[in-house]
Amino acid sequence: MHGKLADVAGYAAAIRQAPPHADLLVCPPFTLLDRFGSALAGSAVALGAQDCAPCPQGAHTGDVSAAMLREAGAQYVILGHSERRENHGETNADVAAKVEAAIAAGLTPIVCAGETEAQRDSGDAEAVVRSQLIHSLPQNFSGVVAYEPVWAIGTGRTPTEGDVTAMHAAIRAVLLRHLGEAGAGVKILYGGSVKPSNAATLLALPEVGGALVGGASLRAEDLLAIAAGAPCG
Ligand SMILES: O=C(COP(=O)(O)O)[C@@H](O)CO
Repeated sequence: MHGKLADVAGYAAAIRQAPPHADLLVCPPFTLLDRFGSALAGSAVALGAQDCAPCPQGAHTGDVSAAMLREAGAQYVILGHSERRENHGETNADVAAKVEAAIAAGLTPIVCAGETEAQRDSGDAEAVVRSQLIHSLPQNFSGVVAYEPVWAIGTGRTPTEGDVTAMHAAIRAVLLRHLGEAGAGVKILYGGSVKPSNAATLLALPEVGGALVGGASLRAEDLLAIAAGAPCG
C-alpha cells in the first residue's frame, strides 16, 4: 500500500532501464495498475496485481476480479501473501479459490507461503510451508510460488543460505509430488528483506528462481541494483 499516481511515470521510466538479463515484474496497488500499464507499454517489464477476488463477478462490494485486473493490464497476480492471510484471515482454501479464478481469467498466479518465527523455532517450517502449498495450489496449477518467511518480511533479517536452499528444495519436492511433471516448471521466488546487498547471493542459490521484493522496490535505483544481481541465463 505504497505509491501515488504522480510517481508512476518517473518510477516506470527508471525501471525500463533494468538490465535485459533480468525479468522484471511490478505489482502495484489496484489504483496504479492502469497508469503503470501505459507507462510501461512497449517495455519488457511485466505488470501484476496484489490480490484478486475468488469469484468472476457479481455483488461483491470492495472486491476486484481477475478479469478486471486483466483489463487493467495485469498479467500476474500475487495471492496468499502473509499480510492477506494475517490481516484478512485468508485461508488456504480461499487462496486456492483465488488461484482458480486467476487462472480462469488468464492471469499467472504467484502464490506465497512461509512460516512464522515461532513455527521455525519449533522446527515446523517445512511442514507449514508444505501444508500451505498442498492446500493452496489446485491440481491444475500453473504459475509461480514465492517462499516468504513471515519473520523476514520488512525486518531486515533473512534466513541463512542453508535454510533458503533447504526450503526451496523441499518446495520443489512438494511441487513435483502435488503437480507431477508440471511441478518441475514452477519458478520458486524468495521474498523477505531482499535488498541490493544480499540479492546476488540469494539469487544464486539452488532453486531460487527470482525475488519478491517489498521495501527495497520502493526506490527504483535499489530495484535496479537487485535486478543487476540476477544471474545471467
Ligand atoms: O513480501 C514483501 C517483502 O517485503 P520486504 O520489505 O522485501 O521484506 C512485501 O510485499 C511486504 O509488504
